[in-house]
Amino acid sequence: MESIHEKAQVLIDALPYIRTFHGKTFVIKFGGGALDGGGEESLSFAQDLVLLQHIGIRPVVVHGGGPQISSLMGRLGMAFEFVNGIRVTGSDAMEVVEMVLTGRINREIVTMVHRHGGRAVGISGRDAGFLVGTRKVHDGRDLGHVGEIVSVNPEILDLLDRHRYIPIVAPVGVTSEGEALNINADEAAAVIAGALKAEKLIMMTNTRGVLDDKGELLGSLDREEILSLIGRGVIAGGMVPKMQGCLRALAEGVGKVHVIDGRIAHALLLEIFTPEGVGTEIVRGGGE
Ligand SMILES: Nc1ncnc2c1ncn2[C@@H]1O[C@H](COP(=O)(O)OP(=O)(O)O)[C@@H](O)[C@H]1O
Ligand SMILES: CC(=O)N[C@@H](CCC(=O)OP(=O)(O)O)C(=O)O
Repeated sequence: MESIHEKAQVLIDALPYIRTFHGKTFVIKFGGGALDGGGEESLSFAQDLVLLQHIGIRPVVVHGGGPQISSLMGRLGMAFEFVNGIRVTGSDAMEVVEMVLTGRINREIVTMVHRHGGRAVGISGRDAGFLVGTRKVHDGRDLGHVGEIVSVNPEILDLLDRHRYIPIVAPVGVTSEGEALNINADEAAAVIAGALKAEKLIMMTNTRGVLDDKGELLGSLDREEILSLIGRGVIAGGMVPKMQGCLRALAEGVGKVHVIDGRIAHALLLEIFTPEGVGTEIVRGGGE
């Protein structure tokens, strides 16, 4: 953005979107890979959140922290293992997971929002019975304290929204007996977006969006195309649970899903307020 004319044009172009999205809920998942410990890009993300709230959008942030958990486990001399992108979580690992997600990353994001004049409250799924779940069993294998969400109680979010606080959610759930559960952050964001019937679910990650087999960005995808790309192995690794979350959110009534690069400054605003966007948008297939 160079001249005042260009800046004005950006604002003029954004006006119809601002009207459309007024009062709507956007669930924004900020992945651990996109969070670099408070660098410029992370700060621009916090700035964008504050701006979205100012113009009447209701942002709900769900953050990850997988790389940061692995890093601390490594420093503590603990081995870690993933099964299909899900961390096998014994009791010691659960202690580290909660320490990093709720104790560190959640605090960092709240602080970043405050540095930009916003008001944020950090919660985990353990607060106010927000995310209640059960232990997940994967292909008959016990994964320890890994959770699957059974119910979302949005009361705490309504309360925060009424007082104009941005909720920052750590993906830790709780069983009905009070045991902590480690929930994949993509899954948590998708389930929360579905429960809130959010207008948008925006996945901020560490790649430009979903890429094809030549590494080119795919601007728009529907369910059939995603299933085909997974089948051909073009979508792999951590992108598979992300896509499953995106499809689940759409099936549960979320308007549209976006996968964007959280390392790009102001990626959130560019995706929401420009017709071309910067990442991949995922839409319902024709006829649905
Ligand atoms: N087709 C694809 N397009 C983009 N990324 C892909 C694709 N297939 C696999 N990936 C991998 O998925 C990663 C994103 O998932 P993940 O690391 O779990 O992110 P996050 O921490 O944000 O949840 C990318 O960095 C990339 O290595
Ligand atoms: C069960 C499970 O795998 N939980 C994840 C939670 C964090 C997460 O999902 O973080 P990203 O979004 O940064 O990957 C984990 O332990 O790594």
